[in-house]
Amino acid sequence: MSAALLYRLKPAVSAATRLWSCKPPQILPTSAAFIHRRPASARLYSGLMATGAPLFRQLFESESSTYTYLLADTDTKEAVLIDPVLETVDRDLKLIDELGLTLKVALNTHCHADHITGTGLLKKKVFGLKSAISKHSGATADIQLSEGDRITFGKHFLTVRETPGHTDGCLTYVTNDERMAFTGDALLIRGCGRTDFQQGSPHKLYESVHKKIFSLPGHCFLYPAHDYKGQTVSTVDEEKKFNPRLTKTLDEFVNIMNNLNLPKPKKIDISVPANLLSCQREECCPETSCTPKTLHTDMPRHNMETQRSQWEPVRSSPWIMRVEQSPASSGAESDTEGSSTESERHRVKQADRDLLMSPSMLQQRITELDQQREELKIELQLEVALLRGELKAEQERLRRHTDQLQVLQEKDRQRRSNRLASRQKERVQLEQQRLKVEEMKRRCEEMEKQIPSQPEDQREQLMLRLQQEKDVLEATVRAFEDMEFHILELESGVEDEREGEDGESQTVIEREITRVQHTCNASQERVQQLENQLKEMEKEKDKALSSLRQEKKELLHKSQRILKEKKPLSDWSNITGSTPCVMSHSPLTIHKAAQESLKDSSSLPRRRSAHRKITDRPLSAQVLVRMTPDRQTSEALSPRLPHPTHRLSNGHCNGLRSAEQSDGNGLHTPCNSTSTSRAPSPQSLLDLVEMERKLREAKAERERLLKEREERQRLLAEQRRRKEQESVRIQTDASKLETHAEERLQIHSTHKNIEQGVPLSLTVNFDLRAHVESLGHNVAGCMGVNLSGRRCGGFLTKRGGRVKTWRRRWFIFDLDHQRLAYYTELDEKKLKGVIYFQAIEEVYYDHLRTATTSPRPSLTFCVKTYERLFFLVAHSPEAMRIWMDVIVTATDEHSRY
Ligand SMILES: N[C@@H](CCC(=O)N[C@@H](CSS)C(=O)NCC(=O)O)C(=O)O
Repeated sequence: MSAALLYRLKPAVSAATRLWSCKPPQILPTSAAFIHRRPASARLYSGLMATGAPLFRQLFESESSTYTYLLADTDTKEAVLIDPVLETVDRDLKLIDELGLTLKVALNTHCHADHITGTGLLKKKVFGLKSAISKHSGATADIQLSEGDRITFGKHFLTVRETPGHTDGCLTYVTNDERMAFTGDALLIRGCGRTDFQQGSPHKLYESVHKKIFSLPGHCFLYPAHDYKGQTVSTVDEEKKFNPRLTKTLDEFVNIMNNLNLPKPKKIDISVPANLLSCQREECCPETSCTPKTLHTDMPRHNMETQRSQWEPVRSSPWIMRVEQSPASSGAESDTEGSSTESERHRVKQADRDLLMSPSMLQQRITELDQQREELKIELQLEVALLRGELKAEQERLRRHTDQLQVLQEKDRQRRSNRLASRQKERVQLEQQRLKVEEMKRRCEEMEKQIPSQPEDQREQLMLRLQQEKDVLEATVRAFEDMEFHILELESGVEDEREGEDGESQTVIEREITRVQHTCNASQERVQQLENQLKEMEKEKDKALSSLRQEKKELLHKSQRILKEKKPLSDWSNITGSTPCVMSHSPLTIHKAAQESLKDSSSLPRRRSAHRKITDRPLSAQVLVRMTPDRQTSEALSPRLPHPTHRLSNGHCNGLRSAEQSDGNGLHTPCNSTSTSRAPSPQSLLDLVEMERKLREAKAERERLLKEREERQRLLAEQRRRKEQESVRIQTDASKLETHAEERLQIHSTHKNIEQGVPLSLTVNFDLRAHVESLGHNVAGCMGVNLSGRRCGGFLTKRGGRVKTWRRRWFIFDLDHQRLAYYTELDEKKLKGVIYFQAIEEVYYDHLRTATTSPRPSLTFCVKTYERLFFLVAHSPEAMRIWMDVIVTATDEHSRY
């Protein structure tokens, strides 16, 4: 099985397969796993490969009327997303997560003019995701596509057909069975993309559609990038018959297209620049493979592997990574994540080393700086565009919440004023009732007064009437009292809990208002935060760019100085016929032989004879050697330069040995004191000492970690031994025989797996909590870390990949899904990123590298994946130790110790 295939299958592989492919990234260039070119003859095979249709979803973004398409292999779960939109990235990711898919590639049919693509944001959120777009689009992306390329997901693939016309970089993606084609804006349902901007050409479009789309089988379903009328799908046959533009002759078509008179897309001015960057490449990561990645995308694909392998040693040794890079490399210097103080310090040291470089190295470094600046600019611009997108989405959310709040408040106001009106009406009625009662009382009193003065025969009748009046009065008084009590009740608020006319209680509305108000406040805060971040980002962008500009300026200056300084040297050597031995103070630097520098520096004055003379001489004379206390270190520091002793043969300088003898402190002394051209500056010597001290510290730290690991290993072995003893004891108990046989099997399989080098996390019966407890952690006593047999959850503060802000995230280490995922909140609704176990290489304490930026330097640790470094901060020392021991179970390395 080829390495490429293995890597592609990784997410679904069994433990055994994983054994074969435990270091896939070292084998494969990033894009090669998903795309390969094929000869035209290979077409014959398409259609035969697929068994069963891929999973397919059509998703819609209503603001720009854009369709996003999700395709996946139902077996391997590998997925691709076509034309994602910035605003709907979270929706798409939620669906992908719900369907248990692994998003591999985000494709664009072209550089859109009406909306910002979601590719950039997706790449930030989905670890390892690759972006792809046409190589003719002018946009940056991990994969630059052209005619005939294939994007593979599981057993399916999409074939690329170039369909220019709407833009130069328009692509149509066709499924391997030619049952579906994703036409982008080349062909819309009963229409087509406009041709009046972005290199649009009606002639090209007409040809593209007729040759590349109408040549597909008639039943082939066509899925466009937009529809403005609610249509979702068409077929080749339908469009051939009914497309009002493309059924016409070429001339008629051109005429139609040139007279569409459509208004410009509203967002064209921000979308196009953002999209030219948004499919951008991998995140830069200084400690891993920033430079190779950058090279990958810029170089022909067949070169990728060679370039990467050149960098492998650098990646495998985190302790010496920063000093190990040769001055000419751009790894550490391109650190967009490192703290500014750190990079500043580094820059100064770098500048010192630059002083000792040859002009050609300086030139190379300057070119690299230019490249870095360009890349950084693109990255930062993208970051700004993404932040703007996020800000806009948040502002939109805030607007919606504010509207909702206003509606609720209006409703509340209405309800209150209705209530007030009805209270007043009731009060008036009560007053009327009161007057009525008083009037009735008065009447009764008058009657009572009249009765004694009435004749005997009428008195009886009057008394009867009086009694009747009194009865009515009594009833009226009762009604009045009831009414009065009811009003008092209403006024004291007892009624509030009762249902209102529209079925909603006042308290419910008030609660709702409070809730929405709360959401509004949170949204407002977030908007404020984003605005600040945006400002900071802009500042950071200017700072980073100006720092690179400054570095370049300094280098240019130094390069001129060096050229000037080298001139007298070469002149001198021409006169004496020998080159002087010059003292160097850098452990990293071995000066190039004189003829090399002459060759490199075209500006140096040279005489024909002088040049010949120098090349006749042995190479050793100008070699500068500075012995470090540890020779191995010295070698490690300058791995790509030839060893100095190879050059030491000239009589002027008696080689390494004599140099060592001549200077007890390890510095080479000049062979001829009069020929010393440059003495080490005290600052550089201090830097050197500092560098050596750091190396020693790093070594000691490594020793300590190894010991710690051994100790852990010992505890683990002890635990295992105890388990075995226990299982033997239990064996004797016949009633529990079955259970324990199973347990033994489990222990056995764990041992077997460990022996075979399978990461612990892959063993089926692995109990994460038991394992962590066996390492001596008090899991129950560690607040904020929720550890079970298969999962570990808790808040960690994570440093952003490009924007170096530290954010609290909810992390889930999940054995069943074989991934470390992080979310905005513990409700696990908003997935922010995923690190698959197979990508994790190492977990280690940060050793205060982020001391100046981390919110808690002493609680900061690193998770190193093959592509980048994640800096994480725990809330307590115990939590940090637990998290490190949890995550390390996902590494291959863990199984070996
Ligand atoms: N009103 C929309 C833009 C509408 C538009 O121009 N659509 C483009 C595709 S997106 S660049 C198009 O080609 N339309 C062809 C047609 O016939 O409608 C906005 O403001 O975003």
